Amino acid sequence: MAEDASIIPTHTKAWYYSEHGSPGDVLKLDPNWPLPQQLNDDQVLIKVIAASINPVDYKRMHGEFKDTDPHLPIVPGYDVAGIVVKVGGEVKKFKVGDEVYGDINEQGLSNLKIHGTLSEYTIAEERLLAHKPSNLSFIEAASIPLALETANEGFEHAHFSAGKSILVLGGAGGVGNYVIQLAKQVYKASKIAATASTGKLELLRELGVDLPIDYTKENFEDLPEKYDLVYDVVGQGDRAFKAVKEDGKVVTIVPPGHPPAMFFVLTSKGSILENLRPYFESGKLKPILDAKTPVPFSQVIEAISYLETSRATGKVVVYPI
Ligand SMILES: NC(=O)C1=CN([C@@H]2O[C@H](COP(=O)(O)OP(=O)(O)OC[C@H]3O[C@@H](n4cnc5c(N)ncnc54)[C@H](OP(=O)(O)O)[C@@H]3O)[C@@H](O)[C@H]2O)C=CC1
Ligand SMILES: CC[C@H]1OC(C)=C(O)C1=O
Repeated sequence: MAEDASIIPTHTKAWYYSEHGSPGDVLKLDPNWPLPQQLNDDQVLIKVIAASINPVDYKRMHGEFKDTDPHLPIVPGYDVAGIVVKVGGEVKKFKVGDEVYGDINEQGLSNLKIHGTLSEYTIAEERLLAHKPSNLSFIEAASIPLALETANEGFEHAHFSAGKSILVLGGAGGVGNYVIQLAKQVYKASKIAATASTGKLELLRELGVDLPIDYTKENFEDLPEKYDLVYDVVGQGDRAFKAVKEDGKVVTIVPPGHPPAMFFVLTSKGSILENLRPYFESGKLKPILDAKTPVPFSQVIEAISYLETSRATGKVVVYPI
């Protein structure tokens, strides 16, 4: 049986969509959305304090992954930072009152939860969550999980090692900025190059990029330097092979991927957040938030529509909920 130390509401405020389309057409706010009342033994119920949005939210809303999606209606949202209000009977890591964060969908595109994080409450397995670092706000913490865990997983797939060079295609976004930060602070790359538009080149330098490339003025593949790893987060896996060393690798996170580039969909793990906690606590890794962050709960449609422009710098976070 779950330990229940507080009265849990039967209904909650939540954004949902019951048909596919653009956020402005299909996303609705329900003040009385039914909240699942049963927790599995390994799950916790979280009072959502902040939730960040990701491109997968608008892609699924448009039906891009409808073949693998759960049946509609769906409450969107993967990333959460909040407070534990109920724990399942087998939960060991967390107790009521703990401040936690994580990506609530273990597989990025399969076995997805119907009830996401754009709600006052959400549910996740304890293995997907970590204790929120005390030096990060809930807004900052909510911005981290999916983007950081994706960025990190690409280095694992590439078997990246210290002293190798990397070119990041798309360095200024949610995932790209962490690819740069991880390359610099964790994986100790010998040289980091990254692409962005003119106004974002200084951010790339601040994050640790040695060679910022303005893609509005030059093509990365026309430059002489080649790299041990080209990490594509914008969907240029085909062009990437012109910039990789003969024995180098290309990793991409944008479908369909271009073999032999390695395409992957992230697996959410609280252990990644725990392992990287010291980097956040020391300031070596830092959440990059778009200027529009925080966006109030009432403006989720505007927030997702903005993210859909693919111009966000860092992460867009919804707060307060
Ligand atoms: N496979 C997986 O597991 C995952 C896949 N993804 C996918 O990865 C992609 C990136 O996700 P995310 O980082 O959250 O997206 P964002 O919306 O945060 O990316 C926005 C950024 O992309 C940059 N950008 C857009 N076009 C280009 C370009 N041609 N060259 C360089 N930079 C560009 C923009 O910079 P500027 O304004 O300078 O162009 C902007 O700062 C999405 O398609 C997403 O669906 C994300 C997470 C997991
Ligand atoms: C988290 C889902 C991720 O997987 C694919 C293929 C994307 O485009 C995503 O955003």
